[in-house]
Amino acid sequence: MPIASVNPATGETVQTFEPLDAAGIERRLARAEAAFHSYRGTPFAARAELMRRAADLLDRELEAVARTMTEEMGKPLAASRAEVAKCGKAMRWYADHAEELLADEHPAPADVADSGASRAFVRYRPLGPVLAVMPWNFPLWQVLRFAAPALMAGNVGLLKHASNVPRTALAIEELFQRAGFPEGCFQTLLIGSGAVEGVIRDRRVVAVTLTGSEPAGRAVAATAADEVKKAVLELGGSDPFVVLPSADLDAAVRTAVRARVQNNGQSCIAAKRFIVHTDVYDRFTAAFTAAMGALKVGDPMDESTDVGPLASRQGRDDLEELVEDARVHGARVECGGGRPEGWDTGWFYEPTVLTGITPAMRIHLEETFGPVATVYRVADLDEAVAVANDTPFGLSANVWTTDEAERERFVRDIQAGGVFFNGMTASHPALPFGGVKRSGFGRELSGHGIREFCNITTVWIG
Ligand SMILES: O=CCCC(=O)O
Repeated sequence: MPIASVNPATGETVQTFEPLDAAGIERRLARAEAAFHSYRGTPFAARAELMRRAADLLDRELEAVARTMTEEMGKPLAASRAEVAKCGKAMRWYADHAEELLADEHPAPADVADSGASRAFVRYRPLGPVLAVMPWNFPLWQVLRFAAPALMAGNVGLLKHASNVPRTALAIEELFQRAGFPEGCFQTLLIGSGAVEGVIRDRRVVAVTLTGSEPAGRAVAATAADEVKKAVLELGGSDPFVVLPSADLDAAVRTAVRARVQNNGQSCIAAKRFIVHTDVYDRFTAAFTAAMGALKVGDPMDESTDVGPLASRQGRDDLEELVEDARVHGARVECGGGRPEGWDTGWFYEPTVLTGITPAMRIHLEETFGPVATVYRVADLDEAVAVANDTPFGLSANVWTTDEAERERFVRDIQAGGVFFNGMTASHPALPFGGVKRSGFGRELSGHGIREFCNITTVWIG
């Protein structure tokens, strides 16, 4: 795919970029290595000051950055603004907490003595230049939630962003430069995916983190494994949204709609499979279908738009195929199910609700990356848990119930990296984020995220 900023609402190419040649990549890798040698020794307070300055700049330029994102990948402008604000918050959170999260750890005195030491402790030291391979769906947030902890830990970052968000990628590099981070601390590599393997194999790159598709994750992790380098993967998700009889049904319906269509339906943690107890199935499905069908699809720059275009023609075509396959195999289309009238220029798709899903349909196991919901009827709690877990993915889950025993059942048995009760899954700087099964491994955010790219060093003194 060429590196190009194409407006998904119009199909118009806004700007194209020449990928870096071998010499350009080499210059940036050399700069990253040199930067790490000095930056790793900077005190936390100095890093925090730079990070806060970058967050202040971002706050001041929120509107411009938000408009660039909407123009590059089509999310409604209000969602872009919220994303920029969330990044500033996470940057400040790590500026405030990194030192305490990475403080030396002291084992119990009896254990120290038992190891034969007079003193022993654990120190979290930075690793070096880390490559981040990032997706277009949250073009700022996905990068900043890597960059803020990585830079606060004393690492330096190299970004290979998705090829359709180059303007956002360059804006992030400039942001850190203008905040005063030393040259080479954070660099964008405008490269195609074919050049990623060489960068991972370069001796100066010590680790890689990827958020994106399963095939991309598999390729990146395989190269990293071959080089014996650390990898963190945050891949797809097909999160269940379980509604049990004790749920506040109005609130569940309102949240279900937001959880499905956030980011035009293109979020790994969007709720995708709605699993509803038979006692409330009819009421939930009717209200959910009505609310999905009433959403306004249109220009993402228009403040009244609920759902903008999908980010690419390929994404829209893939979604269309999944729905078609379900329809052919007997699914009922409760609302939507096609391209909206009057929006022929961009890559729009109607908010869609499908029922009557069976395992014969591709959509039963594949991720729907767009505003398409599947609804399942279940007879009891056991079946709800079984259907929720009947997916190759394991990112997060949403469960609506006020019954403590039902909650405990999900905490015990759900195969996912998170479970959110009576609400929708959302990332937060203080809470770990990541999955199990084909959703990947490792964690981002919180103390777990910042420690992923540290050399956990044992210090033993005899
Ligand atoms: O696409 C997944 C990330 C979404 C988020 O962190 O809010």
